[in-house]
Amino acid sequence: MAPDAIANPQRDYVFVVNPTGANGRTEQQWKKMLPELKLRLGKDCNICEALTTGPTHAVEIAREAVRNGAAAVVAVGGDGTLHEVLNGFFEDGMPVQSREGYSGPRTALGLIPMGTGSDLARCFGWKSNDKLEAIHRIVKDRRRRIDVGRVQLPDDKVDRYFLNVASLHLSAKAGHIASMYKRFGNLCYVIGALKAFRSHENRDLRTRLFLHSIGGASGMVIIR
Ligand SMILES: Nc1ncnc2c1ncn2[C@@H]1O[C@H](COP(=O)(O)OP(=O)(O)OP(=O)(O)O)[C@@H](O)[C@H]1O
Repeated sequence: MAPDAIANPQRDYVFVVNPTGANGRTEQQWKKMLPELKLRLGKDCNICEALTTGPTHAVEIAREAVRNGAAAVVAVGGDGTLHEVLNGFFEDGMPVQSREGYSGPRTALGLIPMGTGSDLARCFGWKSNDKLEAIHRIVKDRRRRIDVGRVQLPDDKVDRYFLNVASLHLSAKAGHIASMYKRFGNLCYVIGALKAFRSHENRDLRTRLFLHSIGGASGMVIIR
């Protein structure tokens, strides 16, 4: 995508596609659904397709699209891609603003779940990988407000934003290990959990939740 070439930002729908998601199935599925999407949405909107080239690229694409006043930035992939797109909506602890001269509605964050786990889609009760259902949702343009969590880590200068879940220690380790076994599909989460358990020791964790502090010897902390 060439963000500067965006001519009519109010109607730009930017689809951020992770071609490597779900072991490469995301790219295949995206290609299959694109003609139908163009047919249903293309009359009224500009469909801008942006394929990611590696980790964190989705953050940059989403940030530029929000600055350009896109109507929506839609993550096409799994929870990792969604996470990066969400983080593109923020910079230096603040929501990214669209460039001067555009006063239309704020950019919406959308999702076409095509990942291995797709946890947020499950939270909403959406069927993962149902192309027609996903197109229907996007075309209807049904928007809703949703809470966004912010994580500040002492050693990390950049805040991290999350939607469905943030977890510390055991579950985070299990997720990290699972990411190395995505080639096994959903089995990667079983492998991640078993390997994480094997090397697990409680740690003294201190988590500040809003204005409250929780702490002590912990196996894991999950905020949902
Ligand atoms: N072109 C790319 N090459 C390699 N890695 C990429 C590329 N684009 C994005 N990524 C990374 O791939 C990670 C995982 O992608 P994604 O979440 O879409 O799929 P998944 O892991 O199969 O699904 P889930 O997260 O729902 O289990 C992202 O966090 C992102 O950093």
